[in-house]
Amino acid sequence: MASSSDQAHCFIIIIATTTTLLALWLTKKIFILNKNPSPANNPKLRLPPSPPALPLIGHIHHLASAQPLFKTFHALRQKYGPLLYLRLGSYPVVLVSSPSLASEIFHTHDVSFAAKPDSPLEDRLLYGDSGFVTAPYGDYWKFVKKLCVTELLSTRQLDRSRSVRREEVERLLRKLVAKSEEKAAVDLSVELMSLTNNVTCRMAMSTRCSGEDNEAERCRKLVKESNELTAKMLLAHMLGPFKRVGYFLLRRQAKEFPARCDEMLERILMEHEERSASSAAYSFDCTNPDLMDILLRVSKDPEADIKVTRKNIKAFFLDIFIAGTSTTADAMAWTMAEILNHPAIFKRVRQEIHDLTNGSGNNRLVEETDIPNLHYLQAVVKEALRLHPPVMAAPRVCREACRVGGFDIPKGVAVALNVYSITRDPDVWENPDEFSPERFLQGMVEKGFQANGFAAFGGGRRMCPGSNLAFTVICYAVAAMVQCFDWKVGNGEDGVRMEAGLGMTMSLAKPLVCLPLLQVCLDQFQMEASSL
Ligand code: HEM
Repeated sequence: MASSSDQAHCFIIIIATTTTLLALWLTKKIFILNKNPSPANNPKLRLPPSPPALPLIGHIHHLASAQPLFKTFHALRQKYGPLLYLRLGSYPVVLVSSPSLASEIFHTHDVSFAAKPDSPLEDRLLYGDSGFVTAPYGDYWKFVKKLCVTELLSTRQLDRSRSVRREEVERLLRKLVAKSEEKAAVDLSVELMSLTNNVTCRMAMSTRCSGEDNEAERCRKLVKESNELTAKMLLAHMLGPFKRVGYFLLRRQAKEFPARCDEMLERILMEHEERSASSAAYSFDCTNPDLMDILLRVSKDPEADIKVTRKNIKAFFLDIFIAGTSTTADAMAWTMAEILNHPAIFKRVRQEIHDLTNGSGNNRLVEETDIPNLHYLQAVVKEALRLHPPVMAAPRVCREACRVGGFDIPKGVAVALNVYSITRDPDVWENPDEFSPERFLQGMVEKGFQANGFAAFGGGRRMCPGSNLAFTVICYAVAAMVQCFDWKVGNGEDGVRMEAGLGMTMSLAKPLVCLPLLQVCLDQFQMEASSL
């Protein structure tokens, strides 16, 4: 056991080291960094207003709070206005919180804001900016965006992959039927994550990630861990000169997590390579290539205009997986939670489905192709996305100095689009905190869907390319769950608690646990009894 004098000795060493580090950093700031003064020191610039700042840490103390980050951003917007210049340690960030200012970023200055901030996970920790979501704006990003949109997310591809989504939604229903028969509650958050895992993996890489329950849980944890690690690394990144200390503290997690992701992706890549090799050693006549096959072909083609490395491929699929799974699952969970808390809305959604699927005494299970005719259901999903946007802040970087809202935004400054405040702006949305799907049935909203504040999928050229897929999956799965089951929430609680957890994405704070009560005979939906 350490003696008290040892402890005092340690304490003195820590204080001395910290003081030395601070002194070194200050010296560097004064004598070196002053050659590149921060935008805030340039009197010629008219920067957006700033809340009160502290020396060294700038505005970090405004973000240090026990509430979720989106609430902190929202509180800043309400107290100080829709355009704020913040200094987080040594990093300037502009917080944009109104629909009209977001429209300037997404539309007027789309190209100037088409870049993403550097990945806080640094190259050596994960795949850096080799993927899609954080790829610098340029030829590689244009190539992957085009490939992703045409080969995965176009209307034609979504039509072709419809059977995948149907199988996965029916698989979910069978699981819920089994739970209903056992009279056992189900953790819908887990099941919905498993659904989106499988849909994304099967569509993009022809593989099911969540075949077994344990694996589904592993995948869910992987995405959750990725979000948490990103949040922690971002915090470390903000420490400026001390970021290495932050990285050092996170080193074990930051080493283990990418290794596990890499192992999973390597396995899938090798399966694709083996399959291709056994068919015709990368001849270009493979009949039904998925996105991974296509990228592998490009990577092996010496004539290809764009050089695609193995690391690029793994980073791309990890990005698609992380961007597309928890976001869609969270949105579904929020939608179900709102529906369960509003019995009249639940009834109206079910009635709309019933009217469409019960023709001439013939009942059938709702299908994805019914969605365009389920207007009220669509309104419910849009309203849930508006109130609970899973991505609460879309980050961008200013590539060329420009003016937004009459203020200067210097080149290189990061911009955070405060999606939560934008989608609750009282100038655009009447009673913005109320869940009212009816507003989406009135023409007013459709008129200005983008410009007027529906920023759940971002905007401009870096807007989410998966919005159609996500919207379709959410509508389809929610419709099937409402059509087939009545639901009893959790442990006799009075409705679902609509609280969001901490973290980078907006998920329900507590798992959505409910008891499904089968309310229709699934035989009439031609689902095989043997597979129930
Ligand atoms: C409810 C579900 C989803 C939500 C709320 C959502 C939201 C977003 C947002 C806000 C952005 C940033 C946009 C911007 O900066 O303007 C984004 C980017 C992105 N999303 Fe989604 N997303 C969802 C589902 C999906 C799905 C299903 C996929 C693909 C399978 C996907 C793939 C991507 C990709 C690749 C990017 C990066 C695009 C780029 O940097 O050019 N997302 N998403």
